[in-house]
Amino acid sequence: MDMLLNPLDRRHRLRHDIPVVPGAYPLVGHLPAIVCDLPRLLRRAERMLGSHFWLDFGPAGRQMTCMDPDAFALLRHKDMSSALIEEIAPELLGGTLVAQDGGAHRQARDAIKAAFLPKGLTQAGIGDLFAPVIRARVQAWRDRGDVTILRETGDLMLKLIFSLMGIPTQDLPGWHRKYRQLLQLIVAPRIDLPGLPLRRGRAARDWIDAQLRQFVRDARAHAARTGLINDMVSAFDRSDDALSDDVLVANIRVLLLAGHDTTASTMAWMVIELARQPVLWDALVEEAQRVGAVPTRHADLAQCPVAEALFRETLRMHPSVTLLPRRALQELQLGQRRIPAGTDLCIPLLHFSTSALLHEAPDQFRLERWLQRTEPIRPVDMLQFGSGPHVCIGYHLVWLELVQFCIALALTMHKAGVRPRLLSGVEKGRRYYPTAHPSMTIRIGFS
Ligand code: HEM
Repeated sequence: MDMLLNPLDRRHRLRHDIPVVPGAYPLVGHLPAIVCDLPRLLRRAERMLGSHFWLDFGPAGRQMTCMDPDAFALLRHKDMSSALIEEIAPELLGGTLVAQDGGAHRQARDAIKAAFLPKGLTQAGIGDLFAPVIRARVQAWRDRGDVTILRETGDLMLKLIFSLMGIPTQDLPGWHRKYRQLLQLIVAPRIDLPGLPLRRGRAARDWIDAQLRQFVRDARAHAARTGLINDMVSAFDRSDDALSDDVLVANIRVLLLAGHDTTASTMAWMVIELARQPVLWDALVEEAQRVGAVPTRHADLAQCPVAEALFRETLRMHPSVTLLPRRALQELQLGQRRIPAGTDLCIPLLHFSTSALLHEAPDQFRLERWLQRTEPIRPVDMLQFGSGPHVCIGYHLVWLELVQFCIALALTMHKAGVRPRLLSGVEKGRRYYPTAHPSMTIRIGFS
């Protein structure tokens, strides 16, 4: 076997009549292959075993994975629960809206969702807040001549989400490092020893939470300040069954994570695609020169169709959330199979995002599929953001910040007579789980 699978586990086994993918390791199951080689693992499992199979997520147990596009509709199904998410990473996601269902979920979501809709973003002047920060960052890249792209986009996105929340931005590389360690809690074997990912992840969580508690105290002390953190604190303090500060802090922690990690990855992929496909860069520069300035309101985004197509196509080819876990509360039919109540499921967004059943020439990066479309965007066209009650809150924000970024990058670099160039290989070092991102070491030059 050439993939990161256990060569000693060759048995063909069934669970509830559905095949288990061979090659699991003790303790970590298929995680090494899921993290480093997910597209190939999914393709091989489908070829060998058909559309339904069990993947072993190590400490998170086995999840029945279904490659049939019907599985995407499960995200809207009333008998699907997100409680499994809390079991997968209790220290990271316990008590947060991501892992809740029904009324509790609605209450937590209602406290923040309006701020992320186009109206809320415009009223809070988020586009005006972001534009100078983005411009300054790409100007620094131009001056330096080359950058390690994922580190840079990670810092930039953290800075943007902090400013949206109304939190002071200090030591961004430190926050970035802590969040990376925190994410490891999703895949860490449950062995609590010094130096191992579980211990490091918990320490990172404690560090982050201590800072967030201080921000919450500051928000209470200065209730008149603006910023989402103040709105969240007031909404939580006003709620009937006053939620504890632990829940408030956990939700802020998850919002900061959701608000930077996925977008930083998408932004890095955008720059990589622009660097390796000169025609994309030329089309973007032409658009940027036509609009002449970084857009700041949602209403202005319609003037930047190339930048929007870049955002959608980059995310389609490189979705940053690849798999979503759910639990079936009732028995249900999925494709040709009956799934018993209580089954843990994995919805492979990565597979649907690049599936020939949903997209023509799915392996080709084509802006035209967005530029030439005449119908409105459907849920399946933005499946990278999930669907149903937990659909991503940040969709409009991501759209705004990525279009702003594209235009700022093109204007700045074109004015200096330079363009992005790839200085390292792209395939090695890619990761697909817990979130997907290009290699940490990819360098981009501007010359
Ligand atoms: C490219 C960027 C992004 C991608 C691909 C993405 C993807 C997703 C996906 C797939 C989900 C669904 C999770 C589930 O159903 O279990 C989700 C949920 C969520 N996202 Fe995003 N996201 C992005 C950016 C953002 C940003 C910028 C924010 C906010 C600042 C954000 C906030 C959230 C929140 C709070 C949830 C949980 C919603 C809930 O459980 O009700 N995301 N995101």
